[in-house]
Order: sequence, then structure tokens, then C-alpha cells
Amino acid sequence: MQKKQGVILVNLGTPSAATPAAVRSFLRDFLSDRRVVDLPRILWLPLLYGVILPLRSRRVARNYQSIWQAGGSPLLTYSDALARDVEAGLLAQNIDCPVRLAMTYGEPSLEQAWQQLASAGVTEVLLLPLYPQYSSTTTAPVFDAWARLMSKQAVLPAMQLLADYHDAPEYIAALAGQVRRHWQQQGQSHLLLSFHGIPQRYARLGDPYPQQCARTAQLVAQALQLSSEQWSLSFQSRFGREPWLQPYTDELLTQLPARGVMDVDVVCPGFATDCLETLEEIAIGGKELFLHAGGRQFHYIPALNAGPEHGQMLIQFITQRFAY
Ligand SMILES: C=CC1=C(C)c2cc3[nH]c(cc4nc(cc5[nH]c(cc1n2)c(C)c5CCC(=O)O)C(CCC(=O)O)=C4C)c(C)c3C=C
Ligand SMILES: [Fe+2]
Ligand SMILES: [Fe+2]
Repeated sequence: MQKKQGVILVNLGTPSAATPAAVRSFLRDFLSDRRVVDLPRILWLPLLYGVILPLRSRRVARNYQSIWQAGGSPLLTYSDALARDVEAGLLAQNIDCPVRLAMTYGEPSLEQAWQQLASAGVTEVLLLPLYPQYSSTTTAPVFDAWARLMSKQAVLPAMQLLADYHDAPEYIAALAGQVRRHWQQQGQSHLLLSFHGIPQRYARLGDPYPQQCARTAQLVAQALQLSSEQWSLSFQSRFGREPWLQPYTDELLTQLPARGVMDVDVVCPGFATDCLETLEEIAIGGKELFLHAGGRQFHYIPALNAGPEHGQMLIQFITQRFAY
């Protein structure tokens, strides 16, 4: 059989609408994954179904409404545009390599993406989770979903998983470029690099995520030639009561003005595309916290989204893996 290569870009997932029902369905799928919440099911499921889903879906739906775009959820629209750009960019280099988008939770599913690649005759797949830093809570579930899907297949395609790219020179250069462009237009401020958090316990169990975040932040600061006073690292989006990775972004934003940092630029390098956690939690909520604490100027620097540098970066990862 002739070999043919294809790529699946995988992102987390997002509600299909900014309504309590759609948010509930997304949260139910996501928060039922043992990789995400590892509590014994006998404790977790009554809490999830009895308290979290009924209360959180309504509140979080309102948050989604504040960032919803004409094309739907930002996470979906940017990821979709990115997948199209990468496929077109490969074709422009005479590389016929179909690229599809899939979500770990919800749609488009990994199954839908794979069906399309299989119909196009693909025999070798690169699974490319859009998570620059590996985490057992995000990257590993992509592999789990792939394994579940493949368990139903007689003939398996060859598969490579891009487990992380936290220190890839192309990624660091794309992030540094994004920050530099902002500074050329708006002037330079203290740079806060805010990553999604995970429970500290997961890191103690061996998740390399915090070390990879620290390395990314250090490499970006180095590429921008920043001294240690000119940047900080923090972790956002904590959930539940146990301690998560620290310092917490919301706490740090309220402390920075008292430490003399009156102007801040926040970039979220762990998010390939903008989403609820960047547009609502940081660009809206983070700004409010910082200004309320006495800060003067707050800017959110957008994620790489479907910008040309992002597409080019992914094309380089793909061509390196497939050795065209
Ligand atoms: C419950 C624990 C959670 C862990 C662990 C977690 C890790 C984690 N998440 C991302 C990326 C995203 N998370 C997003 C939303 C989101 N995350 C959690 C919880 C955990 N995340 C929840 C409950 C939600 C939904 C919103 C809410 O209820 O607050 C998103 C945004 C999705 C969107 O639709 O815009 C992303 C992206 C990473 C990278 C990560 C670990 C490294
Ligand atoms: Fe999350
Ligand atoms: Fe700025």
C-alpha cells in the first residue's frame, strides 16, 4: 500500500454554544476524565453531578457569552483557521498532507478527524496536541482518546505523537515575536507569562509540566533579553480546593503595583489559541484586578492563534517529523 501522511491538530474542546446546557455537556465530558480529576469516583461523581455541574454551568455560560464570537467559541474558530492555514501552507510547498482539527472533548472528535484522513488514504498520522508543555492532564488524554479509537480498528495507521514543544526554537521565536510586535506598537512593560495551572500533587506524582513552563518562560525572557526584574511567571485558572502551582496569576496581579510594577503586559504561552481562560479570565478579569489594585496600564498580548508565524511553526514541526 502506498504511504500517505496526515496530521491531526488536537485542542482541548469547548462548548458548542454559550448556554448552560452546552456548557454542562462540555464540563461533564471534560471533568469526568480521570486524568483531569483523579479523585475516587465515589467521592467525585456526586460532587460533579450534584454541585459543580448545576452551579458552574450557569455562571461559566455567562463568561462564555462575554467572549463569544460571530463564528462561535474563540478556541474553535482560531483552531479551525489554524488547521486550514497549515494544510494550505503545506500545499504551497507542494506537500499533499491533509490536516484536520480534533478536540479531546466534544466536536470535531478525533474519530471524525481520523475518518476524514482515512478516506483520503492516510496511512501515517502525526497527532499534534496544541499544548506546548506536556501535562498528564492535557497531552495524555489525547493519547488515551486515540488508543480508544484505535481499539475498534483492524488495521492501524502508523502514529507519532508530538508530546511537547516547550523549548522548540521555532516556538520560542514565535512567542518572542508576538511580544516584540506588541512592544513596537505600545511600548515595553513588565512581562507576565501566565500558564494554566495544575494541582501541585500532579507535579509531585511526576508531571513535568511546571519544569517545562519554567523553561519556556526563561527561554522567552532570554530571547527578549529581559533582566529578572522585567518579567514574572505565574499560574492561572485554578479549580477546587487543593493547592495548585504557584504563584497564582490573580494574586500576583494584585501584588505587582505594590512592588512598583505599574504597567504590565500579560502573555499566556501555554495557550495555542485564545479561549475563555485568556480572553475572559485574563484580558477582562485580570485587567480589572490589576487596575483595582492600583496598576496603571494592563495589556493582554494575544495567543499565536491563526497568525502566519504559528502556521509556519507547525509546518516546520510537521516537515521535521515526516522528513519530506
Ligand atoms: C479540573 C481541573 C483542570 C485541570 C487539571 C486543567 C488543566 C488544563 N487546562 C488547560 C487548558 C484549558 N482549560 C480550559 C478550560 C477549563 N479548564 C478547567 C479545569 C481544569 N483544567 C475547567 C473547569 C475549564 C472550563 C471553564 C471553567 O469551568 O472554568 C480551556 C478553555 C476552553 C474554552 O472553551 O475556551 C483551556 C484551553 C491546560 C493547558 C491545562 C493543563 C496544563
Ligand atoms: Fe483547564
Ligand atoms: Fe503593553
